Amino acid sequence: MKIAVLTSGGDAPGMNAAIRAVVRTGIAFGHEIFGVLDGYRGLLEDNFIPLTSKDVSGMLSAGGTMLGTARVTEFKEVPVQMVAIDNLTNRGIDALIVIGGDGSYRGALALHELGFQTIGIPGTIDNDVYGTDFTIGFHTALNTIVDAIDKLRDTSSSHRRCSIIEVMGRTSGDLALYAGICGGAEFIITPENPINKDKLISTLKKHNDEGRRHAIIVVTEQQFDVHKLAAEISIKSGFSSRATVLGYIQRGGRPVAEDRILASRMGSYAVEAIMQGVSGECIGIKNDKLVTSPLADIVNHPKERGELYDLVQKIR
Ligand SMILES: Nc1ncnc2c1ncn2[C@@H]1O[C@H](COP(=O)(O)OP(=O)(O)OP(=O)(O)O)[C@@H](O)[C@H]1O
Ligand SMILES: O=P(O)(O)OC[C@H]1O[C@](O)(CO)[C@@H](O)[C@@H]1O
Ligand SMILES: [Mg+2]
Repeated sequence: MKIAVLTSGGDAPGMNAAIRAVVRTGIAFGHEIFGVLDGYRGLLEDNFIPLTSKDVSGMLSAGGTMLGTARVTEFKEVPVQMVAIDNLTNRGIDALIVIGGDGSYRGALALHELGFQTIGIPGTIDNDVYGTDFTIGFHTALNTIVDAIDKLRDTSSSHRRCSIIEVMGRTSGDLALYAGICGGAEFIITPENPINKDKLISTLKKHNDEGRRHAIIVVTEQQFDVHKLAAEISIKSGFSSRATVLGYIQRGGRPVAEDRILASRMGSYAVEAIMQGVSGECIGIKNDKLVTSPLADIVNHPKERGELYDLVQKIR
């Protein structure tokens, strides 16, 4: 078979490890593997490269994505998707593996529905994909955030400050939740667990009155203007407060061991699924077992709210 692979949406550490597993497994089974450059953009511009085992050497530990990625708004339109199918079929490609998040899965589903064999691998730091316990890249971003919280705690307690750390995740609070638990945050504010601002400030005032030396607040992006929140906390709670927006630092870097293993397992499994004729499905991991689920179900469900959301209430 001729199998193509692309990465789409935000890059995530471990995407390269997944590409490597697709290439090495595919070649081991006698298939030809092609990389599509810059996500769906490469499908539209007919930008493909052949990939050999040697081409993916050193990729297990490399951050970012060697194929490039993109957000391609026009890919939502059927005539545009048809151009992609024409380019794939003109090259004699039999199947496509899409590594990306929930948005990329919608593109993959569209190609499947137009009759092209397509499957998805979850690659996003957001961990917002239904049907898988973890997405590739989540653990690396999490470790980066925890490291940042540890550092911010040092400087916060030295100055008797309240530190607000804004992390990514879009509509998913998993990065903030897991990092807040690992970093011992006093407050974790996520879309799933929003917080009343007045209550937050009155609790901080109480902590300050008790003589506590620091407070850490981890918040998912787009919940607050964190700099304004820091200014308000400084005026009303007695703590001086500063906000740190972690930004793209948390999306880069070498994948941690969990992501290398997850990506290797999923990449390899995706090739085996393709060989069995699977299409319109995506790979997931559930209780450490690889599974496949229909893309049509996955894109229509919000990610399950894990039990850590309850734990945080108990150990605060
Ligand atoms: N409804 C859709 N139909 C077809 N293609 C889509 C659709 N939604 C998104 N896509 C394609 O997938 C790309 C990536 O989607 P999106 O920007 O949501 O990122 P993602 O895959 O969810 O990853 P992340 O959230 O980690 O950045 C889009 O730029 C677009 O090309
Ligand atoms: O690179 P961009 O388009 O600014 O993407 C930012 C978004 O991508 C993500 O990092 C996921 O990749 C989200 O958490 C964030 O909202
Ligand atoms: Mg997404």
